[in-house]
Amino acid sequence: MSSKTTTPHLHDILYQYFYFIPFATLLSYILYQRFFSPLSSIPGPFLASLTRWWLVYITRLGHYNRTLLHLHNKYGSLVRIAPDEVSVVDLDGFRTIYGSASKFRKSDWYSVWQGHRVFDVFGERDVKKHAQQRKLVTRAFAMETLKELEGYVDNMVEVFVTKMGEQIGKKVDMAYWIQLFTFDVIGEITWSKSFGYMESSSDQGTFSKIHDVVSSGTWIGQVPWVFWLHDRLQPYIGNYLSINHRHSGLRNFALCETEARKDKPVKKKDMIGRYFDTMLQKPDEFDFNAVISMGTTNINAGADTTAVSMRAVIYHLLRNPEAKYKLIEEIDDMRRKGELSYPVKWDEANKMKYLQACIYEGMRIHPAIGINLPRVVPQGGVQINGHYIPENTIVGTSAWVLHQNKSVYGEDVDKFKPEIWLQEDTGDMHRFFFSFGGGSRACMGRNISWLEISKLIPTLFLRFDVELWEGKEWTEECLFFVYQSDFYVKLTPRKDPAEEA
Ligand code: HEM
Repeated sequence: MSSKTTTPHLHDILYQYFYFIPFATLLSYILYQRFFSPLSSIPGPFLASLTRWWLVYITRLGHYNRTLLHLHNKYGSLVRIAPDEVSVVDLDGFRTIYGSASKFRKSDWYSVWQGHRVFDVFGERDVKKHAQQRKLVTRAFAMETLKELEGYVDNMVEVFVTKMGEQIGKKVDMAYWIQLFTFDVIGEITWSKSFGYMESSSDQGTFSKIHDVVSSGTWIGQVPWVFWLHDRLQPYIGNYLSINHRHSGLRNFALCETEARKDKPVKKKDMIGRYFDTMLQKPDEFDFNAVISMGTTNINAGADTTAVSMRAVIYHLLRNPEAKYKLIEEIDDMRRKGELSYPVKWDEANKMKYLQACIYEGMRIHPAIGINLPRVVPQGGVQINGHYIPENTIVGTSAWVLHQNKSVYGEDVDKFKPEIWLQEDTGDMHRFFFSFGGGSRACMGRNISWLEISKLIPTLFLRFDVELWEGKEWTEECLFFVYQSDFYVKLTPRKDPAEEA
């Protein structure tokens, strides 16, 4: 008997390798990420440790904030949310990342917002350039500027109250009206010209466009190379990303209004006037494009954030009648004593301890930004909670998780309890209050938004009795901002307590 040996053909060998090589590569990659990567000891979802697309998926679902909260409850203070990204709510780790002397720069997530803009205080990732830019515009956000902006806010508060007065007894879409208000305020304080949204009771289609831009930019920022690849190919393939509309519409408004002021300079105390002053003093560092960039930044950074925060305070007051009546008591008491004007003044609002506590608490329980604010670990890496995290890893914290820390904010952290802000020692609560970000990248417009919120809320409760429409809960959607909708109220006019005195 003869045994027949077969020599394998070349194509059979290639065929076998065709399957084997990708399989072996994938297996090695998985083994590396799970067992050998420096981040392998940090717990987190299996898929997250293998691909950033898990994070993209979570971001797109619209409840990133809640998912992150759930993950930290499950895994602890460090969670691996991508092969090269760690979510941190460890208190020391948080201070290392966002402390004032921090060397952790912003990650490339921000590059999709900056695009090709040269001057961009929010998006700039280079630490030195950012410091120079921020210094140039600091004066426009200073406390003494704020005093001069108050009159502009008053104009808008009055329009808001008038518009509310027209809707007595009706189902009022409070989420929408607050957004109309905050956009109009930004128009006023920046160009001395509101967008006219409240007057026309309409945003003229702006909000849904911004919603699409924010939705698109938030997930594309998780894989910024997609944005830059698309940017290169755009001349050939056209535009498929809504994020590219971020500079249209409102930027055109900013451009027209700013150009009009450039051509016919008028001395005004609004923010664009201050940016022009800087342009005249330092034309080499701060040109006309920088003025426009700051105008649009005011809108992009200051309108929705303030709306989300203001809604949070009002909504939680309405869901917690005890707190609402305490606030009304504070308002009425001051009004009877002649210590409260209409509209309420900034100085007066600052003396209202319970109001201030309510604002902090509303923003603690519902921070405007839901996702981690991503930073890059600097050279040499960092040690956080016993784990070594190498340089170039992305790390970040979300206020949504940090504000749920019981050692800082006490038990029942998920409840609205303004009283915690009236305790004697609130040092740590303020230290870890992250709604406005932190360190050298902390919000520049914090005082402006605080001014708006501090004035509108007591004025609203002074004029109207506000109730949730049929006691319904709102709907929440986390993009970059945690937007709220289905927030309806019923308004009843109130007798002015000053008349009873
Ligand atoms: C309640 C309202 C507001 C909230 C919750 C808020 C929140 C924040 C947060 C969390 C950051 C840091 C973002 C990051 O690190 O990625 C930030 C930055 C910034 N905000 Fe605000 N903001 C508010 C209102 C405003 C207003 C009204 C303006 C302007 C008129 C403004 C202008 C800015 C600017 C320019 C930055 C960039 C600062 C920098 O990177 O140096 N914000 N804001």
